[in-house]
Amino acid sequence: MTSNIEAPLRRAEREPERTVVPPVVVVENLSKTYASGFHALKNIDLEIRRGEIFALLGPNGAGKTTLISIICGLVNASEGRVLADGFDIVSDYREARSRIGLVPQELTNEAFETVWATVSFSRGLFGKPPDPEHIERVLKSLTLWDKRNNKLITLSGGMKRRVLIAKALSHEPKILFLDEPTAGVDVELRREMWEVVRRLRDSGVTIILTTHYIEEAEEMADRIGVINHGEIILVEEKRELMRKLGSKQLTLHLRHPLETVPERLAGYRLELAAGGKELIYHYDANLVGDHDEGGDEASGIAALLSDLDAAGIRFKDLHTKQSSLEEIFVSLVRERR
Ligand SMILES: Nc1ncnc2c1ncn2[C@@H]1O[C@H](COP(=O)(O)OP(=O)(O)OP(=O)(O)O)[C@@H](O)[C@H]1O
Repeated sequence: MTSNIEAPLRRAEREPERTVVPPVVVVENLSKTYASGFHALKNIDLEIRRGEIFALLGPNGAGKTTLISIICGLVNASEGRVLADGFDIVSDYREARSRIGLVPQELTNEAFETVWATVSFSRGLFGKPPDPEHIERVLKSLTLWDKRNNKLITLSGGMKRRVLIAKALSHEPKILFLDEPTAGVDVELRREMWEVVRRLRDSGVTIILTTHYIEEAEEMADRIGVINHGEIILVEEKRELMRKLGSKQLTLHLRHPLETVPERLAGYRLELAAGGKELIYHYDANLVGDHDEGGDEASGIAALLSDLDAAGIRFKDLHTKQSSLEEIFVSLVRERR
């Protein structure tokens, strides 16, 4: 016989309690009004999960730098509070700040110092005792070890950027902010930086980056936050965002150009392009899963193709395209203008 007391115990045994990991950064009701009276941030609420790569996207002047600067203790908030790894950035400033590394956008290195001296000095600024082994690990992980005795002035742009990251990691922060990490760098260097950032995330550091390159967020981020006019308008898993807001399009390259879309096809979302040589069909990306065998039925493609055939419209070629994060972002920001 099973007693009433045993039942819940059994359940507890079967389902070990899941440990809820608290967010590594908590931003609550944060606002900033600059002395000029400009309201740069409006009631921001945001939580950053431990170990994620979070990309903060927004047009110029949206408030990205203001938000990061407040979390890093460089600018004072007008209202609200921020916890970094559980420490209030105002009342527990030292503890909070020691958890955070900031890689600024500008290269402000001391040109005639060596890599080793620059990075070691940064650690000292946080009141941490010297730890040559840690500095060695950081330099090796960023492939700067061979350059440790070089003066910064002799390094390439990519190496200088890596020195900035090494400086930000010198005091062993858990949270790393990267402000536009690949602004103005070439494609090869951008890929190299992405690799570096991924390795850092894999080593347990939470990464928050701002970027103007949507491709960068698409490539790197686990979650995306969009900020516009000082307000967070959306926070979402990247995959979910692309699935929810993405649309698909099918382009048919016609054998004979059309002047107008025939009346009998009026029920489809069609448009003509390339002087009538292309017929573009828009459909909902949600209707078609990656491995959805009935996808062309759900999307209406099968019916469209048969109606095109009946209308005597022939095509040479066709291709499909999913809307990019960039298109999603532009339409989101435009909607809120
Ligand atoms: N010290 C300041 N005094 C007054 N206004 C400021 C100050 N700093 C920034 N602002 C204004 O606050 C707004 C947000 O600026 P912020 O630098 O945070 O934007 P951002 O999203 O980082 O832009 P960008 O992508 O161009 O770097 C802008 O309109 C800016 O002009």
